[in-house]
Amino acid sequence: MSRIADIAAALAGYDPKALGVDAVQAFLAQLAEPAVLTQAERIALRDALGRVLAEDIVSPVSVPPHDNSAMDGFAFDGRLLEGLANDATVELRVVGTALAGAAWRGNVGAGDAVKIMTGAVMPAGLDTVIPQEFCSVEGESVRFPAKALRRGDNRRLAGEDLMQGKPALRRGEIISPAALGMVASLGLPMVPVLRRLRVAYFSTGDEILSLGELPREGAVYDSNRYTVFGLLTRLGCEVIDLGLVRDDPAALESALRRAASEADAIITSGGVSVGEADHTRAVMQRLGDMAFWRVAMRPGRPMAVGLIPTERPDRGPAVLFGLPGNPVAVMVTFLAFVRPALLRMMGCNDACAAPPPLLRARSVGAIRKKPGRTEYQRGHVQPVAGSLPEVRIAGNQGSGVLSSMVEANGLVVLHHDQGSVADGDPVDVMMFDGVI
Ligand SMILES: Nc1nc2c(c(=O)[nH]1)N[C@H]1C(S)=C(S)[C@@H](COP(=O)(O)OP(=O)(O)OC[C@H]3O[C@@H](n4cnc5c(N)ncnc54)[C@H](O)[C@@H]3O)O[C@H]1N2
Ligand code: MOO
Repeated sequence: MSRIADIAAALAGYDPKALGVDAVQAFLAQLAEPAVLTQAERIALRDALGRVLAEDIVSPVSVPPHDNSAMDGFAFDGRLLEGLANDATVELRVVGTALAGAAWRGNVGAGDAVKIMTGAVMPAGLDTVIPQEFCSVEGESVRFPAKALRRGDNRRLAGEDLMQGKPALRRGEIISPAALGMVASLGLPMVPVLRRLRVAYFSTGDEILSLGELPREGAVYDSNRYTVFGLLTRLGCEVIDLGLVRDDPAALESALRRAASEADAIITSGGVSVGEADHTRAVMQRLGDMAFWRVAMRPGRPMAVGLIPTERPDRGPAVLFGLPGNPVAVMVTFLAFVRPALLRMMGCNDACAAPPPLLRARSVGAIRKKPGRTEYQRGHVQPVAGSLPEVRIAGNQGSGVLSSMVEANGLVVLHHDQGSVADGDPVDVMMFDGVI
């Protein structure tokens, strides 16, 4: 049995002519095997932004390494505060100054304080810091109201950020700006990352023009290759642009074979519906283990997925995502299906491959919708002080209309069983920020 047939057989109620979005996602989670990538490389920290961590990073040190002060002020033994009346004034003798960067090594007696700077190591035996703005200083003595603080205040404990010997980052995380800083705080200049996922893509169709070609009647410029390039680049993939492929079986076959030999995944656009002149489906079917779907969604109804074998011994089959030709359908199917599958193939762990949380926003205006399919409408979300944000449907929702995709900052997700939305009803929005 083919792999595609195996997965289909295991999926309850699988019907390629009427698949819900959830079923497609479940199918692809099986197809896109995690850890296609096993080769790790050690690279300089700065270059690791957006890459997938290949191993857990265990803290070689504690951060911060010592108890230290969170404020500029005076450090003292907080036991002094125990039993004091709320209106009591504390008076202490200042016996030295602890600066950040070097430990202060004087002796502290009962009733003594040490002037201390933010980040300076807490002198032995002292556990509390009174910020200087609460203090009055006269000569060697400092006074402050007891009610201004409690024992242990304004002291940062050694290891409160990261504890030596504990995992600081887990394998399968995408390295974010915060993670870059955290790795640096451990003193590590290099990080182990998985190699980038290689994704080849091409557009199909005789009516499509490449940039630089002269316009001709009935033809449109190839926009899909540029949106796919942008989406893959944002995801951190290595992209292989195989250009525009004519609707000719030999050209399609050679493009698919080349893509499978060079890439882990392949994305095509166009030719997956039922048009008469399209050879794309037939060639895909001949070369690979394929499924052709009609998904209960809008836009993005026709879609093909499969495995294209390669003769290279070092590589399994490439996963093929045959996306519909309409430019907005390409982006929507990418976000709903391809992106989560590629994240798994990139080696992301479950948390990191999980879909981004949906934002709840109030719809400005009614939206017509039939239950029984998932609809993704381009919307523009705006914050509203003290209330849920508002979302307005952005422009013409035709699946060829990219201008409304540019105008939008998210997709309103109208779920499978959901019906029409009334003006002011809350809806779910997949925000673009951080995703594309
Ligand atoms: N009888 C039916 N017709 C169609 C159906 C259907 O179910 N029954 N589905 C419609 C839907 S939904 C879509 S989406 C399209 C998908 O068809 P294909 O994947 O075969 O795509 P094409 O026909 O090649 O192109 C569709 C549309 O998109 C334009 N296009 C294609 N590639 C590009 C590109 N690289 N850059 C810019 N624009 C592109 C193309 O010119 C067409 O206008 O089928 C419907 N029809
Ligand atoms: O997938 Mo098609 O876009 O829905 O027009």
